[in-house]
Amino acid sequence: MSLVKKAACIGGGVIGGAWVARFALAGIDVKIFDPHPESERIINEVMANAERAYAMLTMAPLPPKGMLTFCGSLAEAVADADWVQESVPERLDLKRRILTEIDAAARADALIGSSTSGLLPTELQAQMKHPGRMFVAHPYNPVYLLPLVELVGGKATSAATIERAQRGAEQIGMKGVVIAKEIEAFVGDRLLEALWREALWLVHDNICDTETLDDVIRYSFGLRWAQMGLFETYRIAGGEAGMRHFLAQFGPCLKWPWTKLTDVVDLDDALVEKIGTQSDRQAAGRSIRELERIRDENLVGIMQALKGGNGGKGWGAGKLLADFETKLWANAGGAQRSPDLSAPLRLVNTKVSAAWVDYNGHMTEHRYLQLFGDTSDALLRMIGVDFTYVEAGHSYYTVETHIRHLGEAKLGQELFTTVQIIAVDDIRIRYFTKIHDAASGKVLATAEQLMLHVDSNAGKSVAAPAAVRSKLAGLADAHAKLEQPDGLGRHVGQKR
Ligand SMILES: NC(=O)C1=CN([C@@H]2O[C@H](COP(=O)(O)OP(=O)(O)OC[C@H]3O[C@@H](n4cnc5c(N)ncnc54)[C@H](O)[C@@H]3O)[C@@H](O)[C@H]2O)C=CC1
Ligand SMILES: C[N+](C)(C)CC(=O)CC(=O)[O-]
Repeated sequence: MSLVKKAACIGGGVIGGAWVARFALAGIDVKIFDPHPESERIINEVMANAERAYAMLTMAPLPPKGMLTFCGSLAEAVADADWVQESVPERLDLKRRILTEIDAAARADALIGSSTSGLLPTELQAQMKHPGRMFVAHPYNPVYLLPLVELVGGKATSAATIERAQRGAEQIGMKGVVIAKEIEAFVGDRLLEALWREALWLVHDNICDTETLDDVIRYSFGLRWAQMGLFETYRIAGGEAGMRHFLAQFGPCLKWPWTKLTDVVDLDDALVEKIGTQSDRQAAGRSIRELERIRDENLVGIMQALKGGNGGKGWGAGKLLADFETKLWANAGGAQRSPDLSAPLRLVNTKVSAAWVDYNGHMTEHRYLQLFGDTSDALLRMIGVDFTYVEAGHSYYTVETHIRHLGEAKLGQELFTTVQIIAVDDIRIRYFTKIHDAASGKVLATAEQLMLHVDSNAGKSVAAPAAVRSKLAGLADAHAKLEQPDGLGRHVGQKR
């Protein structure tokens, strides 16, 4: 049973808009209140970017998108919400007033989260009548892709609230990390501010410009941080002796010290202009929305790579994504309960993600195989071979594949797949899959494949159970009436 069915977002700027996308793409209806005259346009643009990113991020069946409602008042927006997320500008007086208004209008059991980057929850909840349900839910930009949310309770926040917030975060694919004690800027922004302050000094002192500084991060430790963070990275840097050796070797420089962390650079007009000019040069005319799309493509690529990490089990944010997808597949049940049998089965809809494109500027070979594999998985789920079935010790393994490439698929192109069953027996399924361009229906690639039913523990093929065979037989009988697909039985080098 889902904890959050309805959400309300108060404030729909950079962060509020992305919270809207995070909730809506997890199937949750969202009501929004933001007095900005262009709030609806801005949020719709963020939604478009988020949907584009999700289409590249996962092939798991997302739930139907939640409905967005733009409300004329805060009270209307929060009235029936299970989770209210406040994302108004970072001012204590404003946030306190808004949270007090939410407190008065929300349901008694609603969770009330604040996106504040650094204000203490105890101070934020000071004027609320029911502060036990209020907490900080500090996300990272873009909220719809970066899965971390720091959960911080104030003095009045109940333990049950934090526990429910963690469950709610999990429902929307996020990792809710509970911060043990409230402290200004929590954990992430403490670290980021330290780095930011030092970076401003380096630019101020003409040690480097903004582009050089960003290069230093993105070509080196930025890559390390995405997958292992700080402590585990430094443990490895200590060599075989690990963390203790690392501390012994690099501990003393902390006292020299190397940094200027205690001084605050004066952000006077000259420095603001200098950084602004260097940053404009770096952006090379790209708009913020363009930069957001590039950022999103890169983040998707990183998360997909991490999903394949740790020997395919997934690592860090990639493991979280894999676990979320497992739930999405499980919730989707046997997709297409009564499929249309008068045509090949339409099984997977997707878009070509940036991570799938090669140096020729089109979808690279192994992604075709991935898409054929995902289609096989969808077919198997349809005949009852789902996660529970596989965990119980049986599955189907692919033993033969013949792929033909007939057209190109470019970045962002929408695709769908269809499957025709060619022949089945107690053990085998021979089937023919096509990848189509979604706009024209044109066939871009085909695969003829053979799968065997196996006892995974014994590592050998065995007859499938009667229930699976009967579902397969129904599909095979219906598909026997269809015309044989063009290219069936072809082999490499065959004359056309
Ligand atoms: N921008 C960032 O990178 C991050 C920001 N945050 C936090 O999120 C919160 C919002 O920041 P941003 O989205 O960046 O700011 P923003 O300026 O982009 O958005 C604030 C929104 O609040 C709206 N607003 C102002 N008064 C309002 C009211 N009375 N009722 C409803 N809406 C109102 C504005 O019209 C605007 O759309 C802040 O607390 C910030 O610290 C958290 C994580 C990252
Ligand atoms: C700059 N910031 C303090 C608003 C940043 C954050 O709060 C988190 C982020 O996304 O970097």
